[in-house]
Amino acid sequence: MANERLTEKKCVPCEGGTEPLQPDRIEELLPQIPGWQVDEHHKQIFRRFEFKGFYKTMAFINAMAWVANQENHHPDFEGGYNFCLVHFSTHAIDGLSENDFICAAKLNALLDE
Ligand SMILES: C[C@H](O)[C@H](O)[C@H]1CNC2=NC(N)=NC(=O)C2=N1
Repeated sequence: MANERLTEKKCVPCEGGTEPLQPDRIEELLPQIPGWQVDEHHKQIFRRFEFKGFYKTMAFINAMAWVANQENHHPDFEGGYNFCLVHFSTHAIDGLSENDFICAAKLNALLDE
């Protein structure tokens, strides 16, 4: 679907039984989430965000927690003084679902880029 917009979608609960996204679908969605990369096994997407100092980093992490709570889909992340490295994967299917891309798009939308 060429005109679908990830930022306008909502995550849907994923309980297993659904197929992980295949490489062609992943390539189709990636242009909507600039800055994100997919790991070599197509099991997770990740992006390193950088900020000007600890307060801005923590503001992002708190906003990310708000998005995750809204969507009931949660990132793994590590953070420090001026960075946050975020990973999304769908644990229930040990791979990527559209939920991962929706959350990534909503994190990108938090930033002035
Ligand atoms: C019922 C609910 O959708 C699941 O427990 C959610 C919660 N958050 C989740 N987050 C992530 N990243 N992967 C999951 O499979 C997942 N499962």
